[in-house]
Amino acid sequence: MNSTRRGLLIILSSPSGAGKTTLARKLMDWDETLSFSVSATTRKPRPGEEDGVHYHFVSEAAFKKMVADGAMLEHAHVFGNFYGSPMAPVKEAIDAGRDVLFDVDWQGAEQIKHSALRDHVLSVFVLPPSITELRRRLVSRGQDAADVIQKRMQKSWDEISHWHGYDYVLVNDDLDVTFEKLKTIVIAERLRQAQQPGLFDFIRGLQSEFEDLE
Ligand SMILES: Nc1nc2c(ncn2[C@@H]2O[C@H](COP(=O)(O)OP(=O)(O)O)[C@@H](O)[C@H]2O)c(=O)[nH]1
Ligand SMILES: Nc1ncnc2c1ncn2[C@@H]1O[C@H](COP(=O)(O)OP(=O)(O)O)[C@@H](O)[C@H]1O
Repeated sequence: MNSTRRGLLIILSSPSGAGKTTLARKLMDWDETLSFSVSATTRKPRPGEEDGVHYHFVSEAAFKKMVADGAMLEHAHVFGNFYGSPMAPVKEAIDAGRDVLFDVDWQGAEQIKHSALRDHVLSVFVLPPSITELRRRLVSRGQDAADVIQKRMQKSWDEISHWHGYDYVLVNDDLDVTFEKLKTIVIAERLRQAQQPGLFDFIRGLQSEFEDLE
């Protein structure tokens, strides 16, 4: 068993508006050791979104170059824009034992689950309590024009139809309740045998203590 812990790749996916960004931000506030995978995107920034913090806002040419250079762990075309997760910061974080949080669509989740890092993936799908509420949240977020909201609503079933490929599924009705469940999932995953460095050494210590008793 390896004595240093390799970080988890924690994936959150959902149809647009179900609440994954909100949950991701709460998770980052809860655990400052978590590292957020800042995606590159060709989408325009929304008010309040900072380059390098929420996304790396890049041109299509720059995005395609990153893909051609093999610098992306995964990438996809979503709602008419390109999105991708740069590999280098992810590798750096997990090699240092830090868990990395991803906000990616189902295509990104699939690619990560089939990558060389697949043994370290924890995937969580977030559902809205209803499609009516999904629309209400997209409208009340107040970030997208009516035609963009329409496009996202139309694509929501595509995203939802991939729910079964995830380790966990959460219905995000009450935000606080959902967040508690998400924290519970992360805490439990970190307690898996494979996530506990030094467990073998600890048990060997118990064994020699036990043998000394005889
Ligand atoms: N595959 C992939 N999807 C991403 C990435 N970053 C964001 N997305 C997904 O792209 C979709 C649109 O994201 P965004 O424009 O921020 O809208 P929002 O989900 O409505 O807040 C969502 O499903 C995100 O999870 C990425 O790096 N890779
Ligand atoms: N459980 C919830 N109950 C009510 N509103 C929510 C809940 N979760 C998120 N929201 C709100 O819904 C909107 C969409 O959430 P957001 O996190 O941006 O979704 P996503 O990242 O999945 O597109 C935001 O205005 C957010 O504050």
